[in-house]
Amino acid sequence: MASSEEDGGGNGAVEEKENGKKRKLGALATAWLIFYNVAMTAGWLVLGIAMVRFYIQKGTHRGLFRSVQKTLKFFQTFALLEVVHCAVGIVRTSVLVTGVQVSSRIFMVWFIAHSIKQIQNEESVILFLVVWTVTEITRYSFYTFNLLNHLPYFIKWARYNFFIILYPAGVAGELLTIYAALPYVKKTGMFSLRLPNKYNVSFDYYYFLIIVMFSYVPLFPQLYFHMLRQRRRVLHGEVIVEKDD
Ligand SMILES: CCCCCCCCCCCCC[C@@H](O)CC(=O)SCCNC(=O)CCNC(=O)[C@H](O)C(C)(C)COP(=O)(O)OP(=O)(O)OC[C@H]1O[C@@H](n2cnc3c(N)ncnc32)[C@H](O)[C@@H]1OP(=O)(O)O
Repeated sequence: MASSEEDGGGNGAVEEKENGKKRKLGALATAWLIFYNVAMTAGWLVLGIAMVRFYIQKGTHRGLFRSVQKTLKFFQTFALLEVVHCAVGIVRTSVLVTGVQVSSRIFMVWFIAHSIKQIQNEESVILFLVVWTVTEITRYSFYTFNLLNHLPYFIKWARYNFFIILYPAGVAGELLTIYAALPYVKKTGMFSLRLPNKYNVSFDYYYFLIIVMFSYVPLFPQLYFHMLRQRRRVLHGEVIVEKDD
């Protein structure tokens, strides 16, 4: 079943709602977003298939992160463009909300999972990997079909329902992984700067990680409630007035 809620321009442009009015997205911006979303859907699909194949062949999750890490790093880092999309205004989303979401993922990939090899085989790593993969395949295919004005209802439904379970599950995976990393960070003193040094500053990555874990408490509910508002708007047609950043 396909729903065509937006009247797409026959000239290759797409119209988006802004303050209740329609906003025209240029043909170039539309083409770029379609390319971006197709590439991201494909990337996360490749990652998902690689994970399933790995598990079927090896019968264990040990070594899974190592085997998929290149694809994961590439596509998750590529998601930084989402902040640019919001900043330049081709996507009607908050820079702040997107920035928190993307930076926390980049942080998990590069500064936790990539940097601390000892935790790569933790079950919690597999938990957030699986959750991110299901989320992103759904999310990017939603954006793609939406831009093409042929959005199957089940994709729309999945985009605005899966997160209810997947968001807390992903957060649990991320927090458990950071928690598992703490002893190694403490033992090695990695990414830390002790006094005295020529800059006369000290930084302790161990305590930084504890602060990051606590920062989920105020930040995660904001993302979750943002998604619940989007859900009411998209699935139930409620008009929601969002505050500016
Ligand atoms: C340096 C250390 C930093 C440490 C920070 C620590 C803080 C940590 C707290 C945060 C925890 C996050 C944990 C997280 O990683 C866990 C997970 O992700 S688990 C998996 C479940 N997650 C999800 O389901 C959410 C996934 N993310 C998102 O959906 C988005 O990133 C988000 C920004 C949260 C919300 O997106 P958005 O507001 O854009 O919602 P919509 O999808 O409804 O889109 C709104 C409109 O914009 C259009 N849009 C958006 N993007 C595109 C695109 N790429 N192409 C085309 N169009 C796009 C969309 O169609 C909507 O348009 P319209 O209004 O016209 O319908």
